[in-house]
Formats: sequence, C-alpha cells, structure tokens
Amino acid sequence: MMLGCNGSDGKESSESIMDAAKIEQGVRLILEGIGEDPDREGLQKTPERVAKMYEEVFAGMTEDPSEHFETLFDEHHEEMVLVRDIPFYSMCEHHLVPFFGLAHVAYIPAANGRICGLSKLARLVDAFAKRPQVQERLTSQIADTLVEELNPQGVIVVLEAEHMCMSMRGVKKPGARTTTSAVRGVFERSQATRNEALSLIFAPHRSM
Ligand SMILES: Nc1nc2c(ncn2[C@@H]2O[C@H](COP(=O)(O)OP(=O)(O)OP(=O)(O)O)[C@@H](O)[C@H]2O)c(=O)[nH]1
Ligand SMILES: [Zn+2]
Repeated sequence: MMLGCNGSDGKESSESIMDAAKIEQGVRLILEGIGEDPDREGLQKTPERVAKMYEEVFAGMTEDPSEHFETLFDEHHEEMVLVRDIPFYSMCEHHLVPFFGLAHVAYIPAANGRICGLSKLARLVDAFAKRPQVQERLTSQIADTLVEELNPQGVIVVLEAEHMCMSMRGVKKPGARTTTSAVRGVFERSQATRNEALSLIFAPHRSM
C-alpha cells in the first residue's frame, strides 16, 4: 500500500512515494534482528505504527517547498524580517534518530519586491526538516529556497540543534548543541547587517 501524504496540519499534499509495506517488512526484520518476537502481543502492530510515523516524520519527501510561496504580498518593506525560535524536528540520515532544536530565519525583501506570509518561513523549515538530513544541508536548503522564491536582498538562516545520535549513543554528550548558519546576499557582504541579524537572533529571550 502506498501511503497518502499528509502535512503536519492534516492537509493532503502531493502523491506519496512512500511504500508502507516495505517499511513494515523492514521494521519486522529489525525486531527479529535484535532478538525480539515480532508476533508477541505488544509488537504485533509496531511495524504498522512505525510506517505511519514515518509517513509523518518524512512528509517532506513528498512536499514541494515552493508551494508555500504561491501567495506573496506587495508590501515595499526593505528592512529585515526575522522569525526566530521556530521549533523543528528532523532525522539524522546517518543513524535515523532525531535531531531537533530551533531555526531562525531572516530576510530583507528586494527593492520593490514582495514579502511572504510569516508562517511560510516555518512551513519551509518543516518541508526540509521532514526528510533524512544533515544539519548543514537543511540550513542551506532553507536559505537557497528563500533566495529562489523571493529574490530578496539577503537571507540568513541559523539552526541550533541537539542530535540524539550524539546524546543517547556513540559519544554520549547530551546537551551538546550544534549551530549552523547560511548567509546569502547582503548578509554575506555586510558585516554590519549580519551582526544586526545575529544580535536579534541571539538576544536574550523575553516575554512580549
Ligand atoms: N556534519 C554532520 N554530521 C552529523 C550530523 N548528524 C550526525 N552526524 C555525524 O555523522 C557521523 C557519522 O560517523 P560514522 O563514523 O560514520 O558513524 P558512527 O561510527 O556511528 O560515529 P559516532 O557517532 O562517532 O559513533 C558522526 O560523527 C555523527 O556525529 C549532521 O547533521 N551533520
Ligand atoms: Zn546521527
């Protein structure tokens, strides 16, 4: 059975390439591989549950991120727009365990350009996060898509994340955080503009 692909808000999106039967077979094999009995009562539905979970956590596999930029607004605002502290969950492509944290996305619209809905910046983060990923690629993909879709004067994306593959296994360093950034356009050329964005991104959190 091919899984339908729902966005996180339940909206139907493009046709899925996911094959639930394959995922279920794989999970059954893993359970057998670790010495479990996949037919014992508690595990009988586990392959099916995991297939459904993958449909959700890998929903970005079937999502075209550009679809979030179909509606743009003619607002001549040539100053920085920043949405910070966007929570995200992704999956490390090396170990298939989560990495998660906060994304901060800022851009300066083009002169006489257009702006996007603020929620679309968070939807863009999710579209790329919900795939097997490395944090560096996730960061660049968000920045490059904004450049393509808005042709802005500049984009800066900063991601801070904890990787479960570094926390619960392997080197076992819970709490270690990885910060990645991608800067494009004026944020790359102008240290002052970049510093302005970074000071807003890393300003101490306060209630509004
Ligand atoms: N650059 C980068 N590395 C990542 C990311 N997520 C996980 N890794 C790393 O991927 C590497 C995989 O290294 P390998 O030596 O092939 O695998 P491993 O033996 O499981 O490595 P350890 O995690 O050190 O036990 C590890 O160093 C992980 O920390 C990521 O988003 N970006
Ligand atoms: Zn990993």
